[in-house]
Amino acid sequence: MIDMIDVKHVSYQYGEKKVLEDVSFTVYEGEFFGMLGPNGSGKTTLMKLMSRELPLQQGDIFVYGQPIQTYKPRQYAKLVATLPQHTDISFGYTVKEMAELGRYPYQSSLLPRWTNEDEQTVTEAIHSVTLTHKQHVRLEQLSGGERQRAALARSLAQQPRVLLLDEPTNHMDVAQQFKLLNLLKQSGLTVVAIFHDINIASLYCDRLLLLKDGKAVACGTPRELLSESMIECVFETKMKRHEHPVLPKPLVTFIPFSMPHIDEGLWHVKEHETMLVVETAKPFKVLSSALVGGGIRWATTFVNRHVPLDYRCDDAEQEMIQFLRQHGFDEQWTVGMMTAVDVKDVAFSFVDEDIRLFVAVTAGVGNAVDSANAWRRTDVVASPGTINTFVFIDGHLSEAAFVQALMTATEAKAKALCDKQVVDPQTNTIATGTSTDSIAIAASQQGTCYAYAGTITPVGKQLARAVYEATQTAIDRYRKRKGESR
Ligand SMILES: Nc1ncnc2c1ncn2[C@@H]1O[C@H](COP(=O)(O)OP(=O)(O)OP(=O)(O)O)[C@@H](O)[C@H]1O
Repeated sequence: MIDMIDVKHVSYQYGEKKVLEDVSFTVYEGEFFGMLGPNGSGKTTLMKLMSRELPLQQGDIFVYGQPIQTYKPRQYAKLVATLPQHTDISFGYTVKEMAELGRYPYQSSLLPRWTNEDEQTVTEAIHSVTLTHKQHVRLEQLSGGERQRAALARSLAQQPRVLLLDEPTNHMDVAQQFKLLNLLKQSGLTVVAIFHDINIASLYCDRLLLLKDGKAVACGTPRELLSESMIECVFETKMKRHEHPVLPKPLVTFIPFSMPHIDEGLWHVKEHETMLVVETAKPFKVLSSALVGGGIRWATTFVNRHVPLDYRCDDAEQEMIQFLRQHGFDEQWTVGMMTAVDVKDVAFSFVDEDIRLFVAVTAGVGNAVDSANAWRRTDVVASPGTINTFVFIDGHLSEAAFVQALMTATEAKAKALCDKQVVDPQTNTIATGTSTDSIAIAASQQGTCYAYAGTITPVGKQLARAVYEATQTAIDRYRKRKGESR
């Protein structure tokens, strides 16, 4: 890795006011380097020192190993271009004329000559910021975002090795932001950019510098830096770190307020002829395999809908969403499952001690499966879900606890099937579930924090017992209705 910019022990003050204190870091060639920090932390001042807009007072800055103050102005302009926070809009100029200013370092002061290369570079710069169609429009007739892009065209026309950008996506709509950042990312240039949006910085930057009160708090990759403690310390706001759902990038979500705590009447069960509905007084965080709302979401309505045994649908999810809408449920806040079982045979289990939880299970075991021998089975058509397990916990579950609760509940269900001697009809061995079971673990995310929910933990023990008992009762009811003896 080649050092492009070396900032060494830089301090700066405006009059008596110290705004940068002993800041050191290195930017490598080709890197997309982000600077983050609260308002007034010194980001712009640091950038102005790097661009030579402000003279160095203390410390050194090197570009390609050479102290920046030793470069001649034209020489430096060919190396480093700047896009300031507030573009000094040259009113009266068109977009093209603005971009042409970027060719200034390439013009001989004695004999200025506009070459084909100058023309082509300007055309390409305007094209890359998608302003070709407006190249003859005057800057004052452009929107804020378009002006910002016109200013960037000037910087690109400068053909620098380093681009210094102060909040480059200011005023831009989402699509333009990503277009611009993708362009910069693919340009191969060394980019140093100030960001206010931590998630955009995480998505695009190879490394980040965190500034607070004029000091460099940390420098590293987004994965290294975006820890909850670090961001909370720098920005003094509570936050949660999580993963981007598609890209291997960390994201942060701020938690500016908390939801009101509810003690009584947290969940209400409504038994209808064809569905079981549980409504919660506040949104619960849910991890589920449900047909509607599967994965992780917040929900206030939990529906277990009875469908006939021969139910078949090309798009069961859409059909279920239509069903939910017809019954006045908002699918955005609903976890919806289907079952071929008569929902009147639902079994509940409550725990209301130190730990408050509630389990609802519908169980039919017609298509019971022994998971250890499932590979021997030849059936491929999924019939509607049979054992549907809903677990509601009044407590705050960590993500690990959600997964452990899922494991605990599944183990308890399997044990219930074992003790009830439920047999896989195809393999004649004891079944562990059915071929289309579903489960939802829902937590109020208030009150007691449960870091874990395995069978060694108090919450896991109660949860396992509740699921085991409810599953057994649900199997008994199913068998009774079917007239089975066991
Ligand atoms: N020309 C100036 N004269 C005096 N003080 C200044 C001047 N420019 C900036 N400051 C002060 O220096 C401190 C750092 O400002 P700077 O603009 O570098 O911070 P920043 O991190 O870029 O802030 P922001 O996120 O709000 O853009 C602030 O307290 C600011 O008020």
